[in-house]
Amino acid sequence: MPGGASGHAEKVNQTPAIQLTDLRKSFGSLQAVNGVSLTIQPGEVVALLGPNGAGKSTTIDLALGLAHPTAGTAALFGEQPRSAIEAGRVGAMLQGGALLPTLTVAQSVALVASAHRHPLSVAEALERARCTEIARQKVSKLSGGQMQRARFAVAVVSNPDLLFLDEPTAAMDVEARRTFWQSMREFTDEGRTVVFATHYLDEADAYADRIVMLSKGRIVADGTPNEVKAVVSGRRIRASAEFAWSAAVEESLLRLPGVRSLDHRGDQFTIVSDDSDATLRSLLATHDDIHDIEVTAHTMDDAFLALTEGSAALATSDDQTAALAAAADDTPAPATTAVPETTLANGATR
Ligand SMILES: Nc1ncnc2c1ncn2[C@@H]1O[C@H](COP(=O)(O)OP(=O)(O)OP(=O)(O)O)[C@@H](O)[C@H]1O
Repeated sequence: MPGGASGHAEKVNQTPAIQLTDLRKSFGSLQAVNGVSLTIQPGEVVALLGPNGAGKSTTIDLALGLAHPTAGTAALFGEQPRSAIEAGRVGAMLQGGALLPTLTVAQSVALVASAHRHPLSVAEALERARCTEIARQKVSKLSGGQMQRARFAVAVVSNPDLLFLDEPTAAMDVEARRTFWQSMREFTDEGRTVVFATHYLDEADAYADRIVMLSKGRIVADGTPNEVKAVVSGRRIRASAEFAWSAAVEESLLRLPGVRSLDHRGDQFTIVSDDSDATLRSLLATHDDIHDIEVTAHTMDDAFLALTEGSAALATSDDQTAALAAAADDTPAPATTAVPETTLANGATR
């Protein structure tokens, strides 16, 4: 796959498709982007993940030259973003980007094609975005998912080498998302570079070579999907207990195989385990006074919490690399890095 681990070494001498250097953007006292440095090589497919307000859209706007950075620089293919865009090398599908409601889908695509030197044919762009059958429909009559496909057709008609997509599947149902990513994969299989912002870990996992996770305007993780997922590997076991809590009980539960952390409130307790099967077996063998047991996988919220909670430790790239490497080695995290029970109100699962 383009940009995969083996492809990476071959690409190091190329001019990066994207080079962000200590990029910062403030809105009044708010630091929306707070020192983002990122090099993306041609052919990489990169997912930008992060809770609402993490700075994903602002980072994309800065990379495209649509917003002026408070500090730092952005270059696309070694040039100012504007030059690369004018050369037709960059396409974008942004959250606020609207199409003219009175045009048909085909007319919208043709209008954008006419502004570029080496566009795809309108028919090909429509085909690539699975828009052929809605080509004659007015933009104002499109459903949310159809609108996203039309916007994708508009983004690819310039035949760009680099594509930015800001939450491209936000309004799509499951089938529309699947179709969208199929057409996307055809695009990336040709070795093009794609950066997409999403709230869906499954999309990032399935379609990205690399995940860059942002929190509060900073990069808190940067690695392959497996590396990032490994940080939040394990499962959560919730149950109710009839026994009285004591330090000795806590210690015995923490000593169960696989247990990474323990939290309890009232008679309810939660264990985060790297080996939930082994934990459960031992738990049930040693306690017959436990009921309402529930085992769940970690969610995207957990990923954010696990990665942002250790933000002091992840603040430097060396520490971050070490954290990711440790996770990839399946090294159990110390109990002090326990995933807390609080839930992020970040809409990440929407
Ligand atoms: N034009 C603006 N004026 C003031 N604040 C802004 C502006 N644009 C973004 N912000 C703020 O900057 C922060 C980062 O916003 P941004 O849209 O980049 O986050 P995001 O990660 O894309 O979030 P979401 O997932 O909700 O799209 C937020 O707190 C947002 O309210």
